Amino acid sequence: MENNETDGKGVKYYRLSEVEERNSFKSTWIIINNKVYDVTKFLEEHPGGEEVLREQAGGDATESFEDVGHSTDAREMASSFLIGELHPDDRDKFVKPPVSTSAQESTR
Ligand code: HEM
Repeated sequence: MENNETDGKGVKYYRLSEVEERNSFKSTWIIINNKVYDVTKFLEEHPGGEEVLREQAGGDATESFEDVGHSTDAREMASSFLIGELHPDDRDKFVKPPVSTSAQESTR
């Protein structure tokens, strides 16, 4: 809101390696849709529990985040923990190309 997160300016980019280091309770960062969130202070308040966040710490939590079907409220809440974005060069590492080939694992 007062933070211009997608303006193209004022966006801080983090390398994947930097994010990966923030995987402790001292500092917990997660990636959702190529955005980097510092949820350190949120751990205890997360309605879904701190453990699930810890499990994703330092890595990409997009899938788990979406799987839960977080509310609009939750998404707005997330934006208050936004600290930057994943460096464009590191995004490919997460983008899973839509290979809808043979029967992959069925959704369960
Ligand atoms: C910044 C990131 C996140 C925020 C702000 C957030 C916020 C919330 C909020 C507000 C709820 C309550 C239900 C709702 O409003 O949808 C919730 C529930 C939940 N969250 Fe998150 N969440 C985040 C990330 C995650 C991640 C990465 C996971 C999984 C690894 C996760 C797992 C869950 C689960 C399992 C629940 C359901 C708890 C229940 O219904 O008992 N959340 N979250």
